Amino acid sequence: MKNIAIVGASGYTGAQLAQLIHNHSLLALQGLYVSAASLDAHKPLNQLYPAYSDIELPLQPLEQTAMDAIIAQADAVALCTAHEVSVTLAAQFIEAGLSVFDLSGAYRLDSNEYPQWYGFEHQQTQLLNAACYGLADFSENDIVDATLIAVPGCYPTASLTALKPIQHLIDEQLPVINAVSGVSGAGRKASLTSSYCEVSLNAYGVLNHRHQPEIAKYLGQDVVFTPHLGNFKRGILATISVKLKANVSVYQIEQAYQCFSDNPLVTVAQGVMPKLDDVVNTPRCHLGWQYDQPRQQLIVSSAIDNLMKGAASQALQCINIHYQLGKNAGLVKGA
Ligand SMILES: NC(=O)C1=CN([C@@H]2O[C@H](COP(=O)(O)OP(=O)(O)OC[C@H]3O[C@@H](n4cnc5c(N)ncnc54)[C@H](OP(=O)(O)O)[C@@H]3O)[C@@H](O)[C@H]2O)C=CC1
Ligand SMILES: CC(=O)N[C@@H](CCC(=O)OP(=O)(O)O)C(=O)O
Repeated sequence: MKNIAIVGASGYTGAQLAQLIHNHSLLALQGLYVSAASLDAHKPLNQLYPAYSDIELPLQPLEQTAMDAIIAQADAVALCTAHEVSVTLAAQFIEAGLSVFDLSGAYRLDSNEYPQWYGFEHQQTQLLNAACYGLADFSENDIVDATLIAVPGCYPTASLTALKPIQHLIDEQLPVINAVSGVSGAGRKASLTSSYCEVSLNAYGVLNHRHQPEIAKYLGQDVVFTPHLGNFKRGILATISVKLKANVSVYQIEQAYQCFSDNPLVTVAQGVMPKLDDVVNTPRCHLGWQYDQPRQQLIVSSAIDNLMKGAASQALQCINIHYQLGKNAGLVKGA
């Protein structure tokens, strides 16, 4: 049994991960934590989220005594916190000998990219260089060996799952990714842009969203990425237009996506575009593609739940892989 502490457990990704770990037969929750000054300190998680009615653990303020308890009792920490909070906490827990699964963007890019894309200088360059990008369906060996796993962002997960298998078939033109996210992607804290009357389908972060360099880094080529905010709670649909090299056949695309043939949580369909409702509240990714061979034009659409495959269930896959529990333990019956 591995004991996992969750920091940021009152937030959307943290609470979702708490539920997944609570239901896992080989993992236990060491504790649930919020900031030292949190308004939710000491409340049981099921008071905030009645749907998780059987999780009565309290949200503990992350004071020094809580840090000491985590270090003494936990095998690993999941950081479901803002980027700058994660930079510091990850370093402290790694220094104390724990494994860290960070759901923020704090350890995904190169250090020189942080001022431009995140607005701060990264203070943990050595740790950043040692971190592993936890794209669970593509980097299992690295996740086993690393002690700091950077769980990918939600849009990059949807985009990279669609694009990485066909990477070798892509022409020089940049893939164009248009993606729509539900409002839970912005987190639980109140803000005007995510308030009920303000949300109306619109593009944002145009030509300057931090997930563009993340996708480019882990795809190995630049992309055009435009996120949109939709007036629904959960899910991401990324529809990607890709020019393929001359003479690429339908068969080659089918062969490339065969990499998912044994993957119970990723389905690929030719000519059937995925729907959000089929993946929301699940750890699944559904891909659908269609190819116009004379124009070398591929359209691939990728649907995930941003809080599951885009955050918590992928974090759980990383934990499972790291501790060799079976990648889909707690996510797929009998896995
Ligand atoms: N939402 C999504 O779809 C996705 C989010 N992510 C990333 O995951 C991280 C968490 O996101 P999300 O769950 O949406 O965020 P939320 O805003 O919903 O939750 C943030 C959590 O962090 C806690 N917190 C804030 N400051 C501190 C601190 N100093 N120490 C300890 N805990 C703190 C908050 O509680 P309190 O303020 O009460 O202390 C809360 O529990 C972010 O980095 C986000 O970018 C990644 C993929 C998808
Ligand atoms: C709708 C919405 O606001 N989505 C978030 C993406 C959340 C995410 O994936 O988080 P990371 O910051 O950890 O990469 C955004 O665009 O910032």
